[in-house]
Amino acid sequence: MSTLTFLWKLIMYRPYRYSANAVAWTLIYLAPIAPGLITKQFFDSLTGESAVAYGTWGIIALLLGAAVARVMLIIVGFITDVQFRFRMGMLLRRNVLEHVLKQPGARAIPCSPGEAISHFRDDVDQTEEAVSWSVDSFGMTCFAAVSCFILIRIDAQMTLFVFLPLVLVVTAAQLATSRLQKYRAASREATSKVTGAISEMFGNVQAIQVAGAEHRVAQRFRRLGDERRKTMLKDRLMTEVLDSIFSNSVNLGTGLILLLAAQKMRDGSFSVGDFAVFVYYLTFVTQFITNFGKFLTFFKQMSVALDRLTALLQGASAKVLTVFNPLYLSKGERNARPAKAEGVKLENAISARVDESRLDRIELNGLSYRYPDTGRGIRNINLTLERGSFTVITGTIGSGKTTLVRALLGLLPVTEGTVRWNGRIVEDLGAFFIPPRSAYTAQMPRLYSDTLRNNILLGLSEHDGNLARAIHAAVMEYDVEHLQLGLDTMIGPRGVKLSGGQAQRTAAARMLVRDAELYVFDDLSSALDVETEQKLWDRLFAARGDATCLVVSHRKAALAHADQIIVMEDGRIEAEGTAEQLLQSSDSFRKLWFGEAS
Ligand SMILES: Nc1ncnc2c1ncn2[C@@H]1O[C@H](COP(=O)(O)OP(=O)(O)OP(=O)(O)O)[C@@H](O)[C@H]1O
Repeated sequence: MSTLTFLWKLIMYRPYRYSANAVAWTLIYLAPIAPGLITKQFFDSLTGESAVAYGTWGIIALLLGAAVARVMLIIVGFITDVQFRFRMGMLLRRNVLEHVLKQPGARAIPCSPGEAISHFRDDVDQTEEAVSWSVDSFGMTCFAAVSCFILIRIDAQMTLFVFLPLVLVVTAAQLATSRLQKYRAASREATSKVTGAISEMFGNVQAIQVAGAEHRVAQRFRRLGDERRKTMLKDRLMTEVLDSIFSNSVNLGTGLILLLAAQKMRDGSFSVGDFAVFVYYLTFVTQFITNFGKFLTFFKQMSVALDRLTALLQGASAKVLTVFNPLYLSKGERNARPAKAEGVKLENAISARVDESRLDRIELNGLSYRYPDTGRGIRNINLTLERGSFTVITGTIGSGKTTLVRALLGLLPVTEGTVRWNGRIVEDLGAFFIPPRSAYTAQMPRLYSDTLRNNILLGLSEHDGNLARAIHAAVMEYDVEHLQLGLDTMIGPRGVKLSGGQAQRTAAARMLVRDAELYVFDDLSSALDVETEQKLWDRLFAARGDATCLVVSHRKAALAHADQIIVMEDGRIEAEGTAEQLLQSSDSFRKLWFGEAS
C-alpha cells in the first residue's frame, strides 16, 4: 500500500470528522486575513490616506473581535483534531493488536516486546501527526493563496521580491531537515544502545563479575557513550542552525520590505497601511512554508511508520491496518455494541461445543512444522492420545519435543498435517486448545508482578477450595507457608523472586486450577528435585480423575508412570511404547534411561 493510499484510507475512516477538522483549521488559518486588512485601514487613516470607516474605537473593537473569534475557533479546532486523531490512532492500534493476537503464540510478533511497544506508540503517533498536519497544510495553503492575492493587488513587484527569496531560504532549510532526520535517527539509536547497555549491566552484574569482565564492559560502555556524544552533537548543531534560519526569516523579510518600500513610499505609491499589511502577512506566510515542510517530513515519517507496522503483520497485507472496525468509544455506541450479544452467543456456542467435546481421543496425523530461519522443527508426527492416558514425550536436547506440543496447541503454525478431536478435524488449533479443553505449562513459566494468588488464578474466581487443591497437587503448600504473606506475597519481576522450581510449580498450579480435559506439561520437572517430582506426579495422578496428560520429560519418575512414551530424534518419532517395551527395543531410549541413572 502506498503512503498516500494509507493516508486516504485513514481519512475515509471518519470522513465527516476529518472534514469538520479541515473546515475548523482552514477558518483558523484564514482568520488573520481580517486583522491584516483592519491594520492597513488603521495606518492609512493615520496618514490621512483614507478615512476611518468605524472610528478608532471601532477598529479596536474589530481587532479584539477578530482575536476572540480566532481563539474560539482554535478551541473548536483542538476538539475536532483530538476527536479525529484519537479515533484514527485507536483504529490502527486495534487492528494491529487484533492481528497480533490471532497469530500463533510463538509467532505473534517478529521483534522484542520493547520494539513492538515502540511501534504501537511511536509509529501510530507519527501516522496521526501526518494525517493531522494534512489539515493544517490545506488551511495554510488557503491563507497563502488569499494573502498573496491581496498583496499582489497592492504591489505585485514587491510581493515577488519579498517572498521569492524568503521561499527559497526556507525551502532550502526545509530540505536540510532530511539530513536532520538522519542525525536524529542516529542519535536516537545511539541513545537506545547506551540505555540498553545500562540495563544489561544492571541485569548481569553477577555474570560480569564471575567472568571478570568489568574492564571490558566499562570499555564497551565508554565506546557507546562516545558514539552517542558525536551523534548528539551533530543533531543539536543542525537543529540550532535550522531553528535560527526559521526564526530569523521574518526579520529577514521585514528588512527586505523596508529596503524596497522606502523608495516607493517616498514616491507615494506605497502607503504605511500597505507596509503594515505586508509585514503582518509575512509572519504567516513564513509559517506556512515552515509548516508545509513539517507536513512533508511527517509524511516521510508516516511512510517509515507504515513499513514498520506492516512488518509487524508478518506477511499479511497492509490493508489489515485500515480495515474499518467499530471502536465503541461513546456510551451510546457501547450500549449498541452487537459484540455483546455476539459474545454471549459465542460463549454459549463454546460451552455447547465443550459439553459435546468431552475428550475421548486426540489424533495427530502427519503433523509438521519447520522454523523458517533454521529449517529445524518436527516432521510427520503421528500420535494418538486416548482419554485418561498419560503420554510422555522424551528425546535428546533439540529433538523437537517442545516444538511438538507447541504445534499441537496451535502456538506454532502447523505447516502440514491435521489434529483430530474425537475424530473431527480441528481447524484453528490456537483458538480450540484453551481451557476447559486444555491447559498448558510452558518450559519457561512467566510470572507477573502480582500476588502469588493472582498469579495462579489469573482472573479465575476462587471457589470450593479450587485454589487449595491446585496448590496441593502442584506440591506448593510448603512454599506458601514459608512466604511472609503466604498467597498474598508479591512475586514476579517486582516482588519476591521465586526459585526455578517454585516458578514451575506456580505455573503448574495455574494450570491445575483450571479444569481441563487435556493437561500439557513441558518439562515441568526440569527444576524439581527427585522427591518433589515424585510427589507431584503421585498427587497429579490422584487429582486428575480421567483427564488426559501429555508430558515432556526425560525423568524416570514421569517415564515410569507413562502409558505410552514417544521418543523423539531429529524432529521425528524414533520409537514409541511403554518403558518396558522401549528398554528392549530402542537404543536411544536405553541411553536416556541409563544416562539418567549413571
Ligand atoms: N524459535 C526457533 N527458531 C528456530 N529454530 C528453533 C526455534 N526453537 C527451536 N528451534 C530448533 O528446533 C529444534 C527443536 O527444538 P525444540 O525446542 O523443540 O527441542 P526440544 O527437544 O524441546 O529441546 P530441549 O530438550 O532443549 O527443550 C532444535 O534444533 C532447535 O534448535
